[in-house]
Amino acid sequence: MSARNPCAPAGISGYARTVQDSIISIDRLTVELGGNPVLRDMRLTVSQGEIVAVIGPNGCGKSTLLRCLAGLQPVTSGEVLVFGRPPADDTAFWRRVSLLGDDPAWYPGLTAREHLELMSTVHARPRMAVEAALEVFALVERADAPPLNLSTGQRQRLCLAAALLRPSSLLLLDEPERGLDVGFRARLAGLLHEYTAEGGTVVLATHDQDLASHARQVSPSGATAA
Ligand SMILES: Nc1ncnc2c1ncn2[C@@H]1O[C@H](COP(=O)(O)OP(=O)(O)OP(=O)(O)O)[C@@H](O)[C@H]1O
Repeated sequence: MSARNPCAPAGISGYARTVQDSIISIDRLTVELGGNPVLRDMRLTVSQGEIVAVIGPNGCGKSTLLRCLAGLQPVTSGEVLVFGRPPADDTAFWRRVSLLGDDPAWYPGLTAREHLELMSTVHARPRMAVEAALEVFALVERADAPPLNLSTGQRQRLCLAAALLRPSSLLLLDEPERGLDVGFRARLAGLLHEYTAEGGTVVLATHDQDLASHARQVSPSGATAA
């Protein structure tokens, strides 16, 4: 799906047009951690409706890139724009962006269902009803258990359910396949396609080749993925 803006002013430069029409625009991004360059001069543009898989070996900078997109990682140099602006840790940004990181937090004493009910209550238009989410993410039988009493894969499915239940325009997923069995990994690809069919955009870091095969694949170390 193209996000070309028919209202773009005539004569706008190529780069400015790319930035304007993109959900994500990264230009010459460099990030140093502990004095070492993790990302170097990276460029990437992502259009509305795309699924982009960030792939590569352990330590190549996939999570770092996701954190830059979420505004959680200061950049050393270069530019990161999400929805045309640098990511900002504010309500306006997080109302459009749903992040599945590698360090979920839980509310003590709340069950899996109650975590989803909380998510559903605070967002005006959840993408799915809580009971439907429990079905889709195969959590019905464990709905009354607290997250810490779930298996690793069940906990990951709860994280995914929460990330996909709330309304958003951009989904950032760091290794969503973590702990999932083969059957659910295959279903996950379908859920991501449903999300983009509704107009959303997905960037995921993954080691799962099947999942990546559904996406445009980019590497943090590869120069240009635009
Ligand atoms: N706080 C830090 N200080 C210094 N170096 C760091 C820090 N955090 C991460 N790194 C290094 O930055 C590099 C990129 O890490 P990152 O987590 O982005 O890799 P990744 O591609 O997501 O890896 P994996 O596939 O193992 O999840 C690694 O070499 C890591 O050791």
